Amino acid sequence: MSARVGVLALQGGVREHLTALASAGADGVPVADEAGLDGLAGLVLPGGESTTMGRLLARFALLDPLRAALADGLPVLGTCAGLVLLAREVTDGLPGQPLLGTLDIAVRRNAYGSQVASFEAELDLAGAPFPGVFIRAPRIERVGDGVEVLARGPAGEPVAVRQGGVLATSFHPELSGDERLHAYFLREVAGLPAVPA
Ligand SMILES: NC(=O)CC[C@H](N)C(=O)O
Repeated sequence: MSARVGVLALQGGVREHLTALASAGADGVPVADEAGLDGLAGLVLPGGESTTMGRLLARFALLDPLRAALADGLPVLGTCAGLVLLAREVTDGLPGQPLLGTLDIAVRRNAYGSQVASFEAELDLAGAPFPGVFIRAPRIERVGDGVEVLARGPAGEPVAVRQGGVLATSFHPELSGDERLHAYFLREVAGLPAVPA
C-alpha cells in the first residue's frame, strides 16, 4: 500500500496536488480537520490565499495541531500560499495573520508586482530544467542559515527552499504536469518510495 500524504483542503489548489501525489506514487488524502492529521507520512499545504487559509486554520482549530505535527517532524511541502504559511516572517502580512512559522525565511506576498502578477519561467532544479508557474507569487527576501536554496528565479532570488523536513516553493509545481518535485518531496524529504526514482 502506498503511503498516505495529506493535502490541506480548507481552500486553494487541492485537487492538482492530489493528482501530482498519485502520479509520484503516494496516496494523497484531503485533510480538513485534526483527525485527518493522524497517521500521515507527509503533508502538502497548497497554493491559494494565505490570509484566508490562516483564518480557516484558526477557525477549524487546526493551527495548534498542525504546529505540533510539524514540530514532531511531519514532512511538509508548501507551495505559494503554503510557503507563506510556513514562513517565520511575512514582511507585508496582515496584522494578526496566522503563520506556522516553521521555515526560517522572510517573504513578501504578491511581490512580483501587479503587471506581471503571473508568469512562467524555466528553472534549474538540481541541475535539471523545471517549469516554474508563478501566480501572484510570494518573493523570498531572506533565508536563514539552516535553509538550503534548491532553485532560483529570474533575478537570482530563491524560489525553492528546504529546511530539514520542510520543502517550499514560491511557484506551483502541481500546475505544470511534472511530478518530479512531488517525487523529490516523497523520496528525499519524507523518505518514502516515489516515481520517478
Ligand atoms: N497562488 C498563490 O498561492 C498566491 C498566494 C497569495 N498571493 C498569498 O499571499 O497567499
